Amino acid sequence: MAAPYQAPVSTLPKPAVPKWSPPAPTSEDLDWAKLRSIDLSLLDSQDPAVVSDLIQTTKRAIKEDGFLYLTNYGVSLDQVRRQFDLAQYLHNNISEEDKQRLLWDPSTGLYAGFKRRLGWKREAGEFDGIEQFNFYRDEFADQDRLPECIRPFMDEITVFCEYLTNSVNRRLLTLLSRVLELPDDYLWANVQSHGGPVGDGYFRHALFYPLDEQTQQKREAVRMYGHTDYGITTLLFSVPVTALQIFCKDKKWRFVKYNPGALVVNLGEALEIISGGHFKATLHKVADTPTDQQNLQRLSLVLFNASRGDLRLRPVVESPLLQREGMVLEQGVFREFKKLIDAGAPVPTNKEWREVQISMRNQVGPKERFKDTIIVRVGRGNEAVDFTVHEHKLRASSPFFEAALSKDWKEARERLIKLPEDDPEDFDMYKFLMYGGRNYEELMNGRGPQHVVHAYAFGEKVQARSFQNNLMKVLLASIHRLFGTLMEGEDLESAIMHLRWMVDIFYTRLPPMAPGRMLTADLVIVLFHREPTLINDDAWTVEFMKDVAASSIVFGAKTALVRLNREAGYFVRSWDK
Ligand SMILES: O=C(O)CCC(=O)C(=O)O
Ligand SMILES: [Fe+2]
Repeated sequence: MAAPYQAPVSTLPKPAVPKWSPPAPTSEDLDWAKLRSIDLSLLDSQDPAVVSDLIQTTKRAIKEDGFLYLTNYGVSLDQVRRQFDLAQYLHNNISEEDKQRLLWDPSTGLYAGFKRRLGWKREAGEFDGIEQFNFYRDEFADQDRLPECIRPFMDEITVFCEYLTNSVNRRLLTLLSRVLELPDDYLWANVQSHGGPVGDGYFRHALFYPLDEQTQQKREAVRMYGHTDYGITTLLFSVPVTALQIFCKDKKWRFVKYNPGALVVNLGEALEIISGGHFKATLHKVADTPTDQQNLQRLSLVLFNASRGDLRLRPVVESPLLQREGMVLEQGVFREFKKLIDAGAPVPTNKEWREVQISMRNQVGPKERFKDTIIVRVGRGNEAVDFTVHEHKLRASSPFFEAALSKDWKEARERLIKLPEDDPEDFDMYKFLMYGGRNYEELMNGRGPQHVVHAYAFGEKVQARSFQNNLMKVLLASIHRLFGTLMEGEDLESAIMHLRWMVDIFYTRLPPMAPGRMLTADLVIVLFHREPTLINDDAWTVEFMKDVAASSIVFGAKTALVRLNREAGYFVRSWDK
């Protein structure tokens, strides 16, 4: 049997906290969502039929509604109400100074701290009448990050959140793991983030103030726009002020009815994706309250459970359910996600997934969130390969792409850049380095130095200096290794090969005086110094020999060697860190 929640026994005196008095529920006859109720205590039942029934009901609820009521989860109505007392106390007593000091900054990818009634950014936006205080791991760990008024009560809030995470959510994840026919602890051990009372998730004290008529009209009856939560599970305490609406299967918005003491649970996008679309992250919003509740404040307590940040979102193909039934493409989030990933979009980590949503565009679907991506089609006809990359990264990587994506170009409108003359291998390296790849083996991926030379010339075309510099370091490193063994036998042959590739490609594809050409000339001077007979080789072009002559007049072989060693030595140390 799961142990029930027990509030800690405080030894220190605490200020008296006025009771939160639950407003009267609406008496209006509204279009209610018919949500299933899951009695969590039944998970402990000795009767296998009861447990199996529970799992079947859960399965239906999460497949069809994505929302459910959770009852008998181990916290009594009085214990829940005490937390509402504390949330009300926080909102009534937080000082102006603390509101300023603890003002949130969603551009960091976290909602931590205090939200004013002025929109979803740190900077003041439109009035929305919603205040919140959001407790993340760091708020629990450091008193300075908390409003002074709530500090004496953190023992209770902490133990409460620990119970919600480690007992309620863990049992809920057991149920969900069983639906996926995976071991009981699968989601808890592999997907749930750990550490502190809320892992990477957060606990929210939200207060919705009533809106004046003018704001109400402006917001067209919506307090919080339709969205899906990005995490794994969201635990909302059912509140008497009706406002939460969910988008039902028949495409109608319906209200969630007050169910005293119950948790309203919904699943987030991470779980929809992990479950291959078997679980549903349901669209929901906070709408205006019914007329008989219009002047009421709506206090709402929520625990958002987050997945481990380092995981990359992908369906758990280990699940027998997925193996048997395949993926479900009915669910919008997963469908869009799959489409984008199949098209080659980079798979985000869970941390990126949630931070992008919080910092860039609040409350938008995955399509919108991926909007920054663009396709680069490299090569011709059957040989062409499509690469999906982030527009802002591509723009920042080169003035060529920056221009191609500037406002009125066709490329920018179609979100497709065609490079028929170029080689997909080159762009593959380009993309790897553009995303900060620094592993030599991965970059080379079975390729030889001639590919690096070739890609360097591609860098010239798109004017990507940083790309070229990185490739030159790679070339120098491999030449350095060969020179290091004093160029005897095979190594000498190999060094000569490298330089021939560089000369061949750079003297056909780079313009006169390009740094790549000059560096090649330097390298060849060193080579000639070791092996003077090579000077008479007919294969060197006149144009190239002119640069060699110019370079050797200025620097001489010795200086060229010193420069080369310095450059290459630097590279060898800095790579692969
Ligand atoms: O307050 C509520 O009932 C819902 C809030 C919500 O959907 C959210 O913050 O994600
Ligand atoms: Fe939500």
